[in-house]
Amino acid sequence: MGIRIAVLGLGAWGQTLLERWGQQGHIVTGWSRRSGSSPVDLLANQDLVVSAVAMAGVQSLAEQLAPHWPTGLPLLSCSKGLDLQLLATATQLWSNQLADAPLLVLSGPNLATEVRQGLPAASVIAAADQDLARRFQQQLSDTSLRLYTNTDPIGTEAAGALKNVMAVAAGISDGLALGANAKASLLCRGLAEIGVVLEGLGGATSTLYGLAGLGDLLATANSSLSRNYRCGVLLAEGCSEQQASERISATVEGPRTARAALQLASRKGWHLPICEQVVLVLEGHTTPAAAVKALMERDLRPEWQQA
Ligand SMILES: NC(=O)C1=CN([C@@H]2O[C@H](COP(=O)(O)OP(=O)(O)OC[C@H]3O[C@@H](n4cnc5c(N)ncnc54)[C@H](O)[C@@H]3O)[C@@H](O)[C@H]2O)C=CC1
Ligand SMILES: O=C(CO)COP(=O)(O)O
Repeated sequence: MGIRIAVLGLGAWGQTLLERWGQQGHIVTGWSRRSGSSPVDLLANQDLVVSAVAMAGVQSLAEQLAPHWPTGLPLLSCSKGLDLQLLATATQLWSNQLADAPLLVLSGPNLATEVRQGLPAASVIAAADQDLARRFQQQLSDTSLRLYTNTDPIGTEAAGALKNVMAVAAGISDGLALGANAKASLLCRGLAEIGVVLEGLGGATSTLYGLAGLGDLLATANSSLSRNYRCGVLLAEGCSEQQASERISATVEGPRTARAALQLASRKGWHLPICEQVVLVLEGHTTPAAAVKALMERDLRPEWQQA
C-alpha cells in the first residue's frame, strides 16, 4: 500500500528517489528552491519527508521548517557531508531543530545516474529505532534498490560524508596515473581514516565495512559518474578548486567535508592525513604530486594503530 512522501530538493538524487518511489505506487510530491513555493506547504498530510538537498542547504531548510513540523512526522535524510559552520552531519542539524521528529538516514553506493536507469543497487536505511527503520525498509525497497536496516545513523552519515573526501583523493591518484597499487593503498588507508571520524563521532565499526562505508567508497572512488572523483581528476590535471567546480557544475560535497573534518580533528586530536593533503591541494598550498609524496614520506607505523 502506497504512502505519502514529500521530497525536498529535486537535484540528481531527490529527483531519482521521487521518480522511483512514485513508480512503486507511493504518492509523491516534490519541492525545490527553484519552484518558488514554500517547502512548508508540503508538510501537511505526509507519512514521510525526504531531505535530498545539498549539505549547504540543510541548516537553513531545517530552521525554516521547524516551527511548522507536524508532531511525529518522520524525516529521512539523504545529504552526505559535514556542515562547514556547525561541523555536524545532516541529522545532527535536523535533530537540533526538530527535537521530537523520528529521524532516519539513507546512504550507500547509490550513484544517482545508475539508480535512475534501474540498475541494481543496495543501500542502508539507518535509524536508532529499529522498528522505524524496518517499516520504511519494507515500504521503500524494490527489486532494483534493496535496502538494509542498521541502527547506527551517525556512523552511516560519517561514512557517507568522509568517503567523498577519499573519492577526491582517488580521482587525484587516477588523474596522476599512479596505478592500481597506489589506488588500493589509498582506499585502504582512506577507509581507516573514515573509521577515525566514524568512531570519533560515536558510530559503530561494523558500519565502516558495510554499504555506507566500504560500499560507497568503492562505488564513488571508482566511477567517473562521481562528482567528487571527477573533482580529483581535474585537480590532478592542474585545475584549481574553482575551475573544477565550474567544470562539474553540480554539488561536490567532498571539499567542504574535508575542511570541516580537519576542524573537528584539530578539536578532538584526530589524525587525518589524507583529508589534510586534499585540503592543501584544494587551497593551492601544495600540488597533487607533492601531496602524494608527503603521504608516502610520513613516519612509519603499524597498520591498525591510527590512520
Ligand atoms: N547524486 C548522487 O548520486 C547522490 C547524492 N547524494 C547526496 O544527496 C545530496 C544532494 O545531491 P544531488 O541531488 O546529487 O545534488 P544536485 O547538485 O543535483 O542538487 C542539489 C539539490 O540541493 C539543493 N540545494 C543546494 N543548496 C541549497 C540551499 N542552500 N538551500 C536549499 N536547497 C539547496 C538544490 O536546489 C538541489 O535541489 C548531496 O548531499 C549528495 O551528497 C546521495 C546519494 C547519491
Ligand atoms: O554519493 C554518491 C554515490 O553514492 C554520489 O557521489 P558524488 O556526490 O561524488 O557524485
